[in-house]
Amino acid sequence: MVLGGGPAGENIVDRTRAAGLTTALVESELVGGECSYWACIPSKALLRPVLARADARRVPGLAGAVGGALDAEAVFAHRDYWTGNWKDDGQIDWLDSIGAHLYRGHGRLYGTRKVAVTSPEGDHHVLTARHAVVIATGTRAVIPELPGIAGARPWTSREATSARQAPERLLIVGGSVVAAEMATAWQALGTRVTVLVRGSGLLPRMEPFAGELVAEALREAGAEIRTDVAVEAVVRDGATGPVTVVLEGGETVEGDELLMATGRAPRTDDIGLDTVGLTPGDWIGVDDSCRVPGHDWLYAVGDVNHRALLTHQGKYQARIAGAVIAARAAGEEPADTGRWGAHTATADTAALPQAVFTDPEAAAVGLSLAEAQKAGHRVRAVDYDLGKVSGAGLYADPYPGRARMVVDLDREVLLGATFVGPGAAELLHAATIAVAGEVPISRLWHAVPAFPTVSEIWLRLLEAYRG
Ligand SMILES: Cc1cc2nc3c(=O)[nH]c(=O)nc-3n(C[C@H](O)[C@H](O)[C@H](O)COP(=O)(O)OP(=O)(O)OC[C@H]3O[C@@H](n4cnc5c(N)ncnc54)[C@H](O)[C@@H]3O)c2cc1C
Ligand SMILES: NC(=O)c1ccc[n+]([C@@H]2O[C@H](COP(=O)([O-])OP(=O)(O)OC[C@H]3O[C@@H](n4cnc5c(N)ncnc54)[C@H](O)[C@@H]3O)[C@@H](O)[C@H]2O)c1
Repeated sequence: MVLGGGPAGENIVDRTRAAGLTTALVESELVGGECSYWACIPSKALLRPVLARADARRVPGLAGAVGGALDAEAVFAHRDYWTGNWKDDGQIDWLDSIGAHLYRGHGRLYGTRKVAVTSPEGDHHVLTARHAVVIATGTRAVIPELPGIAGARPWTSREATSARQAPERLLIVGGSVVAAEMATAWQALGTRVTVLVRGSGLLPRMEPFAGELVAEALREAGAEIRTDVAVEAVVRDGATGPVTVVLEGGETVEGDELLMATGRAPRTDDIGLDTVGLTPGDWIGVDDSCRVPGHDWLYAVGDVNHRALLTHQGKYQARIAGAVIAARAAGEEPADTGRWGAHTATADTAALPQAVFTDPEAAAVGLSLAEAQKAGHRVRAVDYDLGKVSGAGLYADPYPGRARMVVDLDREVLLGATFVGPGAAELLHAATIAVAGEVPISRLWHAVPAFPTVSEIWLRLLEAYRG
């Protein structure tokens, strides 16, 4: 039994069906989850034309042809297409094709191996799993409790990815990934964006140069990025009037819409956690096989376990947990539980990749320099100006970018790598393979990047390391 049909839930269904188990999915909204309708997919559909135009504007001979405004209607139509117009027919066809059962409705645990489903019509079923129940209910946006916030009707990521009109002025509170990506999208779609960051810069979980380069580009595009500011209250003027944010110290900033990009909370407050001795509203702690300690039949995958709030990582966890459930259902104890074993989600902590679709793109895997030092590794960071690589200069002129690799000096393998630059997201997987494969620097030396590609950054980083 799988509770929640986002990317993590869907992949558990897929893996357990492939192993020959009977699988049922309970979904209260749309099969495909937050990612398909209000997160990854619509945001990237909005951003693709933005980034393609920004890249083209950096190509001599082409720049003049793409100087105009984006066709916002066409961009929204492209986004609507990619969300299936917020219908999940395609996903339902897929569930049918693999013989999985779908229960539409709100699911709650109801004691050991039991799930109660309340259908939209109010019918109530209790289903009992033979082998396992997997919770994959994801997260919702957190809106801080500020004076006036409810009356201000702020946008969350849902409105920011599904809006059909560009507001004249958009205030964004937060400085992390949602804030940076949505500032990039809406500023390019014609909105005047102001980002209010309580920290010292954008993208705080990445190497500092990532946020610096993205902030610089956003400012060049006309957005205002204000750092080290604290929001104290919010006021909306009537039903449709402008919204005013009051900052610490009394200064006010006005906009037409307000996006609170202030993080996520687990959707666990009403899923019956109390019936199995867990606390409603908490993230669900799991071991490296994604099983909930103390409950041999209960698993949690995806955002809800708080290991890594990314679609690809939830899907990876589902593949691992699916293999574990299949092994146990076959009467075997999952044996491959060592580091990088088939029953252990090692990459969550050792090789976690993320691509941020800002202009320039920012992509990182593994540990940043600060994280590696904090973890006690003896490391050296090697930096290189990506714009100095021939392939990058040919790709865009100027090419705003920078790369860093973090080398473990004791084992001479990569612990992490970061690339910032146009198209940099596509540089990431080579680094992910190097980090997950623990490929020695001496062997990377023989992985020759083709000339003249942006990937020659690898050669420059290795040459800089070897001196
Ligand atoms: C704006 C934005 C952009 C993002 N972009 C990216 C990106 O580019 N790349 C990336 O890797 N990640 C991205 N993320 C993160 C990504 O969306 C999440 O990591 C991913 O959606 C998590 O998948 P999940 O299956 O765990 O949960 P979700 O996608 O949240 O799905 C959970 C599902 O469970 C259902 N559900 C919840 N409670 C119940 C219940 N009681 N009964 C039945 N069903 C229930 C929900 O309706 C939902 O369908 C983005 C996030 C945001 C907010
Ligand atoms: N391309 C991608 O991979 C992608 C894109 C978007 C989101 N995501 C994922 O989705 C998750 C959610 O992203 P997010 O950016 O919403 O959350 P986040 O948790 O990454 O960041 C929230 C930010 O809001 C700030 N904040 C919190 N309360 C605040 C307040 N009261 N005032 C001012 N600032 C406040 C925090 O300091 C933090 O920097 C993340 O894990 C992210 O990695 C991934």
